[in-house]
Amino acid sequence: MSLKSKLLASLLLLLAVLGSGIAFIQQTVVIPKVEAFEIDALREDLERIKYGLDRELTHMRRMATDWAQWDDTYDFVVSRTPEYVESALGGDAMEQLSMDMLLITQDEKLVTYQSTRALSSLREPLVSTLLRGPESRLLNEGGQGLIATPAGVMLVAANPILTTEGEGPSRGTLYFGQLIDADLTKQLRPPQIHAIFLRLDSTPPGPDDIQLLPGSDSVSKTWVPLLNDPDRSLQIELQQGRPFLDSMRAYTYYIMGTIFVLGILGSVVTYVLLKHYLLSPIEQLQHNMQSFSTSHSLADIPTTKSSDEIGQLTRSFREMATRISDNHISMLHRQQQLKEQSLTDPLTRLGNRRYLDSRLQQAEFAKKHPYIATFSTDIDHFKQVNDRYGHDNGDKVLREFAEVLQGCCRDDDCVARVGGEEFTAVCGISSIQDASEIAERIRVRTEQKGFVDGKIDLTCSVGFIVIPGHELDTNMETWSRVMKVADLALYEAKESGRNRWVGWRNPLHAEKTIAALPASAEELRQAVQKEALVAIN
Ligand SMILES: Nc1nc2c(ncn2[C@@H]2O[C@H](COP(=O)(O)OP(=O)(O)OP(=O)(O)O)[C@@H](O)[C@H]2O)c(=O)[nH]1
Repeated sequence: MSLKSKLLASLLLLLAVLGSGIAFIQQTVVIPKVEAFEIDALREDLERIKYGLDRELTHMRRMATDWAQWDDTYDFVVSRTPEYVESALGGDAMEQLSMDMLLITQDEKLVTYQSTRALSSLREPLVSTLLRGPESRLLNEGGQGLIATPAGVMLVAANPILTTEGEGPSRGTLYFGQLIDADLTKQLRPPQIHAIFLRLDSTPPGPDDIQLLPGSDSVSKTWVPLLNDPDRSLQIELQQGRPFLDSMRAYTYYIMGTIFVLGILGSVVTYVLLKHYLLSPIEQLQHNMQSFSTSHSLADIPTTKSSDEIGQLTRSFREMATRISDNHISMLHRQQQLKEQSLTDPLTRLGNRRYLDSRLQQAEFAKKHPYIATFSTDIDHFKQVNDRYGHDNGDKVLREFAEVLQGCCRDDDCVARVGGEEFTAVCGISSIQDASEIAERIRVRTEQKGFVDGKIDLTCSVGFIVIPGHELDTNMETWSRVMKVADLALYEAKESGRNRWVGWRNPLHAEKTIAALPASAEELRQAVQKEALVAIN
């Protein structure tokens, strides 16, 4: 995986961690907090409804007090004058009072019952409900409360009938009653609530029940006790939306979106900066190192002025590469030297046997000449030079003889010292005659040389063989046979008196000389007898 891929993967991982972190915080911290807040707010809404009911009851109670401590009411209970009913309670008095019922009792007996038209038919059950028990509780508990009636739950306020000064004895009790109907419910409903239900519930009052539904709705319920029925209650149910959650979600998505966009922008900027300051220089350095590893050229590692770690790394690498390059150059130089040394005779600076072999194995060498003459030569009685003039002078003689030999050959001929005082020259020639001329040149120049500043006169013997160039190949076995014959020719020259040359060639009609080459003096003799080899004169 490349550095670039790793960097991209890291940035994507960072974004994923960021997104997951935000979602985790939303789920574990923000939403629970919002829900707790919502529950508090819903509880407050329920309390507000209850407070609305209380306020309405207080208002009714105040009205009941006014009416019950009114002298006309007092007189009415005492004298039962029908004028009171006509003047105070007649017509649409109930509608004007916004009450559903007015009841006056005395000694638990009905004095008068006034109601809206809707409740007129329920006179008996309502009166009996009120007279059956709640009266004392009603008065004990402040003169107001909720009562279950056959018509539904009713807000009831009561006050003893007294004089205007509030003096007794009480002549009875005055009740105001108001059914919890659609109008009252509407009046109690706060504006943000979708739906409100106030209904008689067949269970006793219990703790508030607040449910936050998965969507965007909530249902909250509370129960208010009834004065006349402990086993039942007034259930208040509110259905409404969850504006806090919606706002929180909207804000969270806004924040998440913003963080995500900023994260992407940050990642892009980070990627661009890291690519510019880190990845590209590293890639460049890697590319340079690869190029250097194949070329060993310092040009592949440009200099840098950057002072950061990558700049320092590049400089360190350049220093290391400089040392490697220097070592490489000196190693190549040394290799070349060793190669030259391994192919050069240290005394005469001519090529040695290995040099001769490597030259002869080159395909072009023989092929580009019509004939190849292979000479084998050495100095006559060289042992005596060492014996008489010393080994150092013997060495000098060998060096000077090497120069003579080189001077008799062309530059592209192959001249080598193959043994102590034995030399081989392989020369490309265009006619057989050239070979005898070279041999004679070697002989004459040696004879005339005057070795070691003219102090030593010497002669040499030369043996050679001429082979058509096209017959020779790069096989060393072939060349060994050729050189062997040249050695035999040299031997012949020595045997026949020294300071002379002996050379052979193939008969002109022979197609293959190489195959017929002799391997010993005996074979040579036979080859000459059979005219497989012809002496050159
Ligand atoms: N100074 C010196 N002498 C060498 C070197 N290599 C070989 N020799 C001597 O060369 C001499 C060769 O002697 P021989 O092989 O008997 O032949 P020769 O004396 O030249 O006699 P012919 O070749 O038969 O004429 C030996 O004495 C070797 O010690 C060398 O590198 N330096």
